[in-house]
Amino acid sequence: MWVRSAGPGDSWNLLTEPIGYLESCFSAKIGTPRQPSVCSHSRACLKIRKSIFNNPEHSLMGLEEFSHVWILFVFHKNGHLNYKAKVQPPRLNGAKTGVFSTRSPHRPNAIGLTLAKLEKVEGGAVYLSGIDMIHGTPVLDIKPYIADYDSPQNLREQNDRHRPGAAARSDGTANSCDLLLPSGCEKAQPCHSTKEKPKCPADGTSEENSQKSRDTSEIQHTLPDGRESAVALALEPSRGESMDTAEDQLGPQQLKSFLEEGTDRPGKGEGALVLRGSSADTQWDASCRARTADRVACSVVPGWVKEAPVAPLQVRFTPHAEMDLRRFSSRDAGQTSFKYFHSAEEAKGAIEDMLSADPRSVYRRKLCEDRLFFFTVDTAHVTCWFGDGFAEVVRIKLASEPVQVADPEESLVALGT
Ligand SMILES: C[S@@+](CC[C@H](N)C(=O)[O-])C[C@H]1O[C@@H](n2cnc3c(N)ncnc32)[C@H](O)[C@@H]1O
Repeated sequence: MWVRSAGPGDSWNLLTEPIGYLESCFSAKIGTPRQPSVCSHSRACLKIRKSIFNNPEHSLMGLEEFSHVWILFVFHKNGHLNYKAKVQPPRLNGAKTGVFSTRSPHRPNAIGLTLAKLEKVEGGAVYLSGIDMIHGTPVLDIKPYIADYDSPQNLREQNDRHRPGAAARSDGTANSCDLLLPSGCEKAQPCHSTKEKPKCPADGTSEENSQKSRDTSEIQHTLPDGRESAVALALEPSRGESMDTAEDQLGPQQLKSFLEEGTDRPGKGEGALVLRGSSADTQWDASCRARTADRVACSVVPGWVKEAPVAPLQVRFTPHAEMDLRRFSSRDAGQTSFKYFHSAEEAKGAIEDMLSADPRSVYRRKLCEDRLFFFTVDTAHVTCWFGDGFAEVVRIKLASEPVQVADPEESLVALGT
């Protein structure tokens, strides 16, 4: 795949090659969760291609030490390649915002980013859950999730050290320390401004770098002409980075303990949380701290990200649908006929999770309220309809083959027809 990128007076192309194609429990875009957090039972498997690494299992060595991974992928089923500067995310319920302030699949480079739970690594395959990608999605990369690098909350202490007299922001945007305070708690001073670039530790080790060099030469050796420079270009920025982080001295297990200790350290990151407007030395009220401990994340987000356009829907199943589900699990002498779900209960729970989050587009929600809604998950083809504050599942059939819906609106069928 060619990814276009252009800078001022400069234009270059980067040739990428998927490291694998996702085997996912979702066969079509419709009904697939919008974010991985929606459905923790959604499962997938990624097998690293031998054309990328002769011994795929080598590339996954050590990954099993991590609980979560970032998956970078291509929205290959976007259907059209045009994209717009402003889009209408479902949570804005029809209002527009800039594409880069959203997670819309329709963007200049159709790259997706998902934080998935790592279930296990087996040979050259990675088993994931909590995913929002469809079957066949080309995956470009896997990276371990490291809270100390990837979560603003974990950068707070370090950041505050560099900004001892950090003042409240005057640009009107809300810092989540302010935004997420429960009522009754005083406003805390912002922990940091996102406009100030956090000082991050170098993200790699010398060993990692030399591994990268080895991998690069491996790729350069095996790939066709023209690919070599593109791959080298991709790795260029990490060469020669200074490697003075704690990980230099730690193995994977020790690194994990190190990160866990860092997260649990008493008092970590509390330095900036002093009351505004009260005596200078007043400490952050202990009860407020307890109530906000798991909610204070020092990042800035617009309010609409937190506010769903509709309350979670109540999900119910008609007696017919319940019977369908029972038939599913009693198929083949008591064996469940699901491929990804472990039981009918899990499938039911997943369907509830998906529908409770209202998977309909704004268009459907507003203009096609009375239409049946279909989606396929695992081997189940689910038919449901939506009413005021609820979704009702009316049929669950065995999907004979993965459903490919070219245009979601094409699958609309008037209720009762
Ligand atoms: C809103 S995107 C978010 C994906 C990712 N978490 C992100 O933020 O980049 C998720 C939606 O993309 C769609 N989708 C998933 N895989 C896709 C693919 N391979 N091609 C096109 N659309 C896809 C599904 O409809 C899913 O609900």
